[in-house]
Amino acid sequence: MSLLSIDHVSKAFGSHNVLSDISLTFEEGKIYGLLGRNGAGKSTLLNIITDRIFANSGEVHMDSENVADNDSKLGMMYLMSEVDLYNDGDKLTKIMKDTELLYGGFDHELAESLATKFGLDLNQKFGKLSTGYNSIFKLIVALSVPAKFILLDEPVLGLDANHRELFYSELIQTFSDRPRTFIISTHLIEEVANIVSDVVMIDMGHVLLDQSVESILTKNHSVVGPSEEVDQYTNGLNVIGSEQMSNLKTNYVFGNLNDDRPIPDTVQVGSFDLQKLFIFLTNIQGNGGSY
Ligand SMILES: Nc1ncnc2c1ncn2[C@@H]1O[C@H](COP(=O)(O)OP(=O)(O)OP(=O)(O)O)[C@@H](O)[C@H]1O
Repeated sequence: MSLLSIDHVSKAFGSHNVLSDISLTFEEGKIYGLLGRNGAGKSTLLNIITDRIFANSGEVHMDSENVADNDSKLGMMYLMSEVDLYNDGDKLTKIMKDTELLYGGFDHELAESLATKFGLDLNQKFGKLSTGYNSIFKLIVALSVPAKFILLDEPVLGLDANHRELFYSELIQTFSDRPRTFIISTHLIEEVANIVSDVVMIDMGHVLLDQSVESILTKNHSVVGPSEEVDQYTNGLNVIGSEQMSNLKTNYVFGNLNDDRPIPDTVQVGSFDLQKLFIFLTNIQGNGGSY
């Protein structure tokens, strides 16, 4: 099992600190959602991991080896991003063959089957693809390379709803056929909530949250009822957000409830989703902490 570890990585552009002392570990065989608000530094982090840009300090290791300038380790990672690395004049079939040479393998059968499902003609030239099909082709390449760590930066940019659904179901299929690690940076939290096994949230240059979805969902509690009772019941708990509708209040708690405290009859406790958690945690001003 390979491990990808980000050790104390910091990055600034001029005087703008984008990443401050980030440390994370990505394990093999998991699907990570990398979440953060616009400009949080997600793309910067993915580019540093794959050695496309340099960190000001800190290192990225795969299985304890520094990946910088390390072709064998970099060959175990593939980054799909908005940036086009291919020549406009090249046919898609040629790009696939070139990728095979670079990565020492390529699942042509999978690529052809995905191309058929997405309605993509592989005999076209790369530069002729529409925005959506440009993303689709790069996704097909990402799923077909033999890399152990596949990093997808906004993978469904420009894809219509049907193609996004198709992509998510193909991602799950290929993951179950050949488990490897996916790190998916996206703003479409609701769409990936059922796919990712782990979530990393970055905010203001720091890791805000780094937990499994399973563990997160056990900590998300919505407490609804008359304002006074709700506030009384959640007093001292980690309330990360509130909503009020006339006399009915909802307090959103991230963390343990107090088992010693009886829930009043007028109060109902339920759960809430990942997107709400993201909004509340990233809205807390000056939240430099981590959960
Ligand atoms: N080459 C660069 N030169 C100067 N600033 C940069 C450069 N690349 C990124 N930045 C800045 O770094 C910050 C983080 O950018 P990044 O693209 O990593 O964020 P992101 O989380 O991927 O954002 P989004 O979700 O909006 O795509 C932004 O403020 C951006 O303007």
